[in-house]
Amino acid sequence: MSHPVANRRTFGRGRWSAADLVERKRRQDLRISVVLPARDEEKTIGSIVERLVADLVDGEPLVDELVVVDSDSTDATYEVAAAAGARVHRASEIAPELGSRPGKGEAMWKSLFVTEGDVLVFMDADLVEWDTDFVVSLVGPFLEDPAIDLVKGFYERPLILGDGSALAAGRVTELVARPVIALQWPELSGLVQPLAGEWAIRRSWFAELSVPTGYAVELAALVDTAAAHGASAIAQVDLGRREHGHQGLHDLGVMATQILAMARDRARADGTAGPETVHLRQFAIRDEEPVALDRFVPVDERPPAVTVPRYASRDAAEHPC
Ligand SMILES: O=c1ccn([C@@H]2O[C@H](COP(=O)(O)OP(=O)(O)O[C@H]3O[C@H](CO)[C@@H](O)[C@H](O)[C@H]3O)[C@@H](O)[C@H]2O)c(=O)[nH]1
Ligand SMILES: O=C(O)[C@H](O)COP(=O)(O)O
Repeated sequence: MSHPVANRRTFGRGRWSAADLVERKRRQDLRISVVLPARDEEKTIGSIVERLVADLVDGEPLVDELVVVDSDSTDATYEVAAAAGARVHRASEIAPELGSRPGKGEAMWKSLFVTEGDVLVFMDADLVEWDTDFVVSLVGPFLEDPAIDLVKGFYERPLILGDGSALAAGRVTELVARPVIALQWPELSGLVQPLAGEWAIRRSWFAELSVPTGYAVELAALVDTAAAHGASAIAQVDLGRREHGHQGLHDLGVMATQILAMARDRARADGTAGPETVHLRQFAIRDEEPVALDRFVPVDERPPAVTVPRYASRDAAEHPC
């Protein structure tokens, strides 16, 4: 069976060098923003920013701006990222008149209001094994093919336990994302890592999208891009190997709920959204008795930024013509 995404738009590793892309970027007059949404990542954010600055800002100048959006951190993420050389914004302080919601998607949506780049490259801020070449590979397809709107990373992703043994990683990917893709969006089934936090999108297109405030932001962007422009507007690139922090199963239940709520909303024939919060009941065993753990999971979305007057006026002012 052939998959358009896998067959026609999958790029291997090392296809582009940073120097090559800097030259193409200059010729095409494109600007690149790297955005790291970060909540309580003081342990990892410093070295990620330092390495990106060294290789792709001070080294080959592929990255025009490096922005950390601090997503309600209670640790020193803000200070560590700033000291390492990033421009840091607190999500809650960006366009404060628009209010503040919790979540990764919220931080990414808000980044539209404080960045300038024509291509936005997103990366997780909890990476422990990764390479600055991730950014090079995520940018490459845009500079090669103007028909590409979104580029998704994929990688080998082991989950190494304390005793050195390994588990199958990508638990939400395997148990929620792939099944829902198989049921509702088989045209996306060629994507190796549909939930990867390492991906890039044209600003002009991201600003047209409704953006879930939580963890459904990745899958929603894929689904909406394929629906509007076809799966061939999506490319995927091999990033090699990546290791990151891992959430516990109960927190992954929240992520799964957000993804399923997005799928439910996209399937509603009348285009309306369901309730903005889902009551998720989980259980723990305490003193040999089950104890209910009630979570109220936000599943709301931000409207396309282009419909927000502040974004529209910002856009018109900065890109006259
Ligand atoms: O409210 C939040 C929660 C997370 N993050 C940041 O988002 C990134 C990824 O979060 P994480 O909790 O590590 O996500 P994973 O469990 O690894 O989830 C994977 O799958 C998710 C669903 O597609 C993606 O959003 C993630 O990027 C991807 O790594 C990290 O930099 C976090 O600090 C925020 O900025 N705000
Ligand atoms: O991408 C996923 O499926 C979730 O982030 C969980 O990943 P993990 O099982 O590697 O922690």
